[in-house]
Amino acid sequence: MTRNTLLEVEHLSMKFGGLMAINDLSFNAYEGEITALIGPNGAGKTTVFNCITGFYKPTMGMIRFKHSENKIYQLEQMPDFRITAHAKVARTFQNIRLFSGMTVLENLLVAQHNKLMKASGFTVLGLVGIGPYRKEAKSAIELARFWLEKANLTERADDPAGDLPYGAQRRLEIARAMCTEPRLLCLDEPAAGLNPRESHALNELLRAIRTETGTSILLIEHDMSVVMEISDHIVVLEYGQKISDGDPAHVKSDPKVIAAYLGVDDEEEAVKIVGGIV
Ligand SMILES: Nc1ncnc2c1ncn2[C@@H]1O[C@H](COP(=O)(O)OP(=O)(O)OP(=O)(O)O)[C@@H](O)[C@H]1O
Repeated sequence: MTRNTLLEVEHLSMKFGGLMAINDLSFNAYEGEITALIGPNGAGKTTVFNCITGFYKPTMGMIRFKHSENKIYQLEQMPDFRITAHAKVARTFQNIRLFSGMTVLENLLVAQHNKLMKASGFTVLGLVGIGPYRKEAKSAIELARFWLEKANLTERADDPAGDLPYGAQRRLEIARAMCTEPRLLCLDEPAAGLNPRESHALNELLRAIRTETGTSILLIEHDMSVVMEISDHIVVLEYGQKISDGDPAHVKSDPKVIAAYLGVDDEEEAVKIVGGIV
């Protein structure tokens, strides 16, 4: 099966003073796939996300995002709000950033604010008329309902987001990002702090996103049970450089990855240790 490249990161480097957080990194993410970015603490994963989503301007390198062969965005040259609005890249953060005083449903509708304002023609008359705004408002509610159901939050729709259990808040954040109808969804440690049941519900939601919308996902995650279970493709970083790239089976048995995770310099030694454990 041919894979269409969605994201091409080429020779990306990011320097903070004397620290090379990302060092000549190249990798691809493909349409409709879940790509995981993994690596030990401080490997540079969040910095890569920040470069892709325009929070940082990379020191060097290119980030190409292809909607089609004719429509390619150079993300490293775009401000963050354009990356969200035009290139359609959405993200969540390591710490939850919901509107906690608003209800679950309101959080999902607020995410569609841009689309609704555009339909109003940015006028009060547009809001009260029977034109495109009403149609968009209806479709916004339908989309919110769809993601409420996929995130298993329909029963909590009218509760303040801040009252939800932690795992449900994580799912709501993802549902909210999906209401912006992204081409690429970047998730920074979505399974952090979840119990096994919540982790399972998260996996289900991510699978539903892939199968039902075809949205591609770029995932930073430390929980290997989540990574190995749902990823199509894994890129491993250590000290800002790529040390492995392939499917879960390849990455899992790569001596360089095992050595990086065990903090052992000698790759043969690392493989022996893992062999002794499993
Ligand atoms: N704004 C910044 N200023 C200075 N140094 C930074 C900045 N952001 C990140 N770093 C440094 O860059 C390196 C990579 O950090 P980054 O947060 O990208 O790693 P990570 O792989 O996401 O780590 P973790 O898994 O712990 O979240 C670290 O040494 C970090 O201290």
